[in-house]
Amino acid sequence: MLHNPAATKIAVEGLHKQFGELPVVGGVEFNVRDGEFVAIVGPSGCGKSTLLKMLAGFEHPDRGAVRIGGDVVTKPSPRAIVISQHGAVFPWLTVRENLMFGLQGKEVGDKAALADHYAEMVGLKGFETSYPHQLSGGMLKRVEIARALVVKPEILYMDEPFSALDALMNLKMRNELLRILQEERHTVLLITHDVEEALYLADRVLVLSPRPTRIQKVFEIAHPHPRRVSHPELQEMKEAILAELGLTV
Ligand SMILES: Nc1ncnc2c1ncn2[C@@H]1O[C@H](COP(=O)(O)OP(=O)(O)OP(=O)(O)O)[C@@H](O)[C@H]1O
Repeated sequence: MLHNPAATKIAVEGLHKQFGELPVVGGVEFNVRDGEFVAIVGPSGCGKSTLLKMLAGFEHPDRGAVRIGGDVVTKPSPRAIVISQHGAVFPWLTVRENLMFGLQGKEVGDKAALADHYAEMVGLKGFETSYPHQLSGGMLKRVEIARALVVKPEILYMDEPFSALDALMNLKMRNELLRILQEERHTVLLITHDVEEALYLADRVLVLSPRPTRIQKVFEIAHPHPRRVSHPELQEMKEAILAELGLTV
């Protein structure tokens, strides 16, 4: 798909959501440009997952709308895939079969070739016929990323995708993600608890307020990749974000 970085890919318009008496999302508005990487951080329990579920069409807003390329989102669609910390790899299928699973209307040989292409892209060449129990946590995460990419979504929604990994693998997967995005640019929206992860990866960081959540502050990050989070400007931004979250260091 051709890229038009000036174009708005996701438009989030006045989203409100309440569960019973509990207002959770209180008027969230923002746009994401085509090919942009936006990270969202917010206090615990502020409504991040609820917001993401509305963006991806799994929850309906009480008010407001989400548009992808101008079309209102009413249900989950293959245009936007969610990668979460829980994972969605089928244990009884091999890596190749897992990747072929979401591909419809193609010859088996074409599906297998496409699956193997994405397995290689995420560094799983040689493991196409392995089963999930034969893989490490990091490798499983790669299968999930490949499973999302193979259907060629316009948007990747990531909800704490690496938080179940150990610290070293978490750092490694950040770099893998950047490498993959260089090969195949997607629009990405990442929800994370980890301010450094947001600073390392994103073009823009949105800080959410406590519940009912709204956008409290926006930080633009113009630094080229690869970034050093220890860079004084990024450290300054980290402190400013933590202060927004009420976590002054
Ligand atoms: N389906 C639901 N029914 C009722 N209440 C819900 C539902 N989903 C979420 N909530 C409530 O909405 C609030 C926000 O939850 P949500 O999971 O969106 O927050 P979060 O910011 O993602 O949390 P965390 O930081 O713990 O990941 C919580 O108080 C939660 O109990």
